[in-house]
Amino acid sequence: MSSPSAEASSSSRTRQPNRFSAKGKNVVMTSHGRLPWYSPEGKNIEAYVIGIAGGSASGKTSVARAILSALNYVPTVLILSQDSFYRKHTQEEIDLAFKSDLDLDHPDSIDTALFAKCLADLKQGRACEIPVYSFVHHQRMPETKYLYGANVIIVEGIMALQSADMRALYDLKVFVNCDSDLMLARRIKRDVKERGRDVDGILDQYLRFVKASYDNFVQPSSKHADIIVPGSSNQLAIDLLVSHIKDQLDNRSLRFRSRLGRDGQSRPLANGKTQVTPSNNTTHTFGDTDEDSGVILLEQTAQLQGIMTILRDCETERGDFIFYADRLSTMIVEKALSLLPHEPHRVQTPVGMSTEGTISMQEDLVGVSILRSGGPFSHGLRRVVRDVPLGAMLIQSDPKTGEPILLSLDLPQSVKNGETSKTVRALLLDSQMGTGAAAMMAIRVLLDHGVPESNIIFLAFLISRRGLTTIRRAFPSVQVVTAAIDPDLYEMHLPLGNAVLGEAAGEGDYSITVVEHDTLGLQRLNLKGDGGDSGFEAGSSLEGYRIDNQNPNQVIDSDRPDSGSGSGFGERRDAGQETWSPTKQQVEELKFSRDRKDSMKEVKQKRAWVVSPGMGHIGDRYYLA
Ligand SMILES: Nc1ncnc2c1ncn2[C@@H]1O[C@H](COP(=O)(O)OP(=O)(O)O)[C@@H](O)[C@H]1O
Ligand SMILES: O=c1ccn([C@@H]2O[C@H](COP(=O)(O)O)[C@@H](O)[C@H]2O)c(=O)[nH]1
Repeated sequence: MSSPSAEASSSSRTRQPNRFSAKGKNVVMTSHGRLPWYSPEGKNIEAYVIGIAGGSASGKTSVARAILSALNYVPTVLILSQDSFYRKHTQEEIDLAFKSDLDLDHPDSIDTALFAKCLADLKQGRACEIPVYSFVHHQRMPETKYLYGANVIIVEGIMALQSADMRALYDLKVFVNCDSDLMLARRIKRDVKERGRDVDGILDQYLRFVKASYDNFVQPSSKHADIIVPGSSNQLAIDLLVSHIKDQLDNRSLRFRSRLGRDGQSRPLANGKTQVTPSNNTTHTFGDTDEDSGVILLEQTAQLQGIMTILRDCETERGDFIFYADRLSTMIVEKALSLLPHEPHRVQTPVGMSTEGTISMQEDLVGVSILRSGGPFSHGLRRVVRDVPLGAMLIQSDPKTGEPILLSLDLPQSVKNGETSKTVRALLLDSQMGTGAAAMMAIRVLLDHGVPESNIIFLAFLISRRGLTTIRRAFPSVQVVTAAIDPDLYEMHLPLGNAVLGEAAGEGDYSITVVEHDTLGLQRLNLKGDGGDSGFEAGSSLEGYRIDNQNPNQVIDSDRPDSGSGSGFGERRDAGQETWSPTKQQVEELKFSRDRKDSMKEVKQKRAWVVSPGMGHIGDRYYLA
């Protein structure tokens, strides 16, 4: 163990840059978005919780931050400090604290009940508002801090192992054991620098309260620890701790979008895609099963069918697509609003007559779009309910695994607030539901914030039968309003992004031939070299893929047996018919693709689930020219 003086001189010589803010001890580290934190049945899987106790300045926060850094591959790791849970003090207590006369080291100085409740909420995946405490003012501040979405929670504090209620919530209990002189020396330095204290006050407080508390409460709580970590020269101990935590987390990892998609019958298609349909699906009509009971399918009028035909048609121009998508979203929103409670309302008409009508209860209504596809819906919603608070969730698929990832969250204030969320009625907006994985994630987020399941209405232009089954099983009280239920779902491996993939040629003359148009407007290209000094010989060829910018949502599957004209897949095109000389930009893209070939080896394709007959990628068709 290093002596205080050795540590003091070494720390002043080699000051390490701190990755995390010194202000406030509650640190949230997020990276890479958040993978599902619940089972395929939609039930939350608990966060992994580590409790770290030890004397004041023993190094608890430093150990917690070292673990947090080492877990940088985990989406959200949170350090929850006991400091936030000091009780609210009266003015008299604050005056005593400034005279170092208030005992802030007794277990009763902590609001353990609130601490345990917040931790239990976060562990269960629920959002939580925690208090903010100021060491400079010795007081709880008026503001609170919103926390949500931790996969790993590290709790640290002198009393972290003291209460049985808290201990019951830990998966791993750690005690940081440090020499008392070293702790005192560190505390003096830290409290002068960071907590606005003077040395006399620090020593008075230490001799009156801190030392006694350590001997009577803190040190004895070490008997509950699973692991004792030294308070200095502890890198090896931290490494062992981290490796243990990583093993525990690996055992909990989830992979389930593929399971959602594959639950039904699947059959490989000639073109390498996989068709998935639920086992009971082939002759299914709406209303056949219990799962349809919570689903409101818009009345299939000729007018609606006309709109759907235009939207499904891959030849529809973007301007028309936007117009009819906006129209459809308005119709679906109107239908959803009819599900809200209404109450009688008497009015005077301009001709002086009194008449009885109804008024829709919309005060607690919010709209939350699942981006990007849910974006078009917000126009429809705003048109019908002008001032409705809107939020958004960005949920994308992991290109390698196809798993949904929550990338960002912007919820209306009434949802974030645990008090008001209980009465919120939420319209969850997405243009289509495929496997149901993104819908499930979005519903889970609302439930985690306290919105009742029966107050959630999911709105979509179309949903797949498979997705509907998934959502109805997981969340039977969520209502679904849609214009169509499509029978099929395909798993596809699509080239990633806009860049052309495949090994590209060097400089020189060559032409590109479209070999195949694929769903979502992808083209399989064949490059033919015309010779010259490029080294790309005449007659040699290579293949790649790119998005057809002229027609980004061409929905054509030439390998599909029933994909002729009128099949809902659009017109069949013969392969190899289009040939053109590439533009300068296309040549650059190809070169870029070649240069990145090595780095793209691992993630060349993304997995995607495509609803059929569907409308293609509705977000792309709406937003991209
Ligand atoms: N292993 C260590 N080696 C050197 N200094 C340390 C070590 N751990 C903590 N310290 C220093 O001791 C002081 C108190 O550490 P901190 O982690 O804030 O303690 P606690 O959270 O237990 O009160 C800080 O200034 C920190 O830089
Ligand atoms: O207003 C306050 C509240 C607490 N303290 C002291 O803080 C330590 C615990 O924090 P560590 O970060 O674990 O050191 C405790 O010993 C209290 O005496 C304070 O000085 N003022």
